[in-house]
Amino acid sequence: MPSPRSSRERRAGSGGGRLEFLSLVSQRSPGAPDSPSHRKEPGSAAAAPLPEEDCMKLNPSFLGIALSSLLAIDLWASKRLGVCAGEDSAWGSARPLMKVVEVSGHGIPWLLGTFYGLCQSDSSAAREVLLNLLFALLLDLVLVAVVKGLVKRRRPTHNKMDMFVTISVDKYSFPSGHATRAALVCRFVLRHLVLAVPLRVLVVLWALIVSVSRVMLGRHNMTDVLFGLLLGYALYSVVEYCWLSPLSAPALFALWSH
Ligand SMILES: CC(C)=CCC/C(C)=C/COP(=O)(O)O
Repeated sequence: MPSPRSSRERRAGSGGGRLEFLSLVSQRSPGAPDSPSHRKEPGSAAAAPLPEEDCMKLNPSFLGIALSSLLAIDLWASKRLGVCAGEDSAWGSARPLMKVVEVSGHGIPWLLGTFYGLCQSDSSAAREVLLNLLFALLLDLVLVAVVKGLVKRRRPTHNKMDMFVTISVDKYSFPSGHATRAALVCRFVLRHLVLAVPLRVLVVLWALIVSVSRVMLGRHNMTDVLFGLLLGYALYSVVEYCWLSPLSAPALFALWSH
């Protein structure tokens, strides 16, 4: 009867006459080429882990999928809501009215109107408010131009580029300059003009109508307008933080005192 042999002895005898050595050193250091953890056994279930960057490529992040889905919904919904994008669109007959709304939120009437008011103002309170409104409108123009130039998102394909006075970055649509201005002016006017409640409601309605009209005219996607509203709202806080007063900017106020 054959005597029971140790596994080491059996292994040594299974090589067809060749000896296979199992060094203690390779057993103890897992990085060594002969170590069991380093060797790949054909058909073994324990495969070497993939580098992290390969895993990232194979598994697109949840955020990436959520963003692409949001953009797809945005493009689809904005196209459907662009009911005044052309004369032959579903609400094409309302296009001239929408273009009047567009001019009411344009930068030029607001800049000229504020400048004129500043020249005509006869109280220091009016001068202070109008000078800050002028500063806010200029800051808004610069900020929107910078973001448009950085993001470079094209206007929707169904937009007809027949807008009243544009600058070069206005071929881009993110964010909507009309929406930022509407939110900024709305917050500014509600804070610094003493108005009766119906007029305050009208100011808010005007800002909303200007914003919605951007999508209806086909000028923007919805995300351009939503971001624009947020940006304009936030910009007002910056303006209030940097508020110009006869104390903080005496030279500027000296220019306008008669
Ligand atoms: C030329 C001046 C002083 C302002 C340009 C105003 C303008 C055309 C903004 C674009 O608005 P949207 O981004 O909402 O289309």
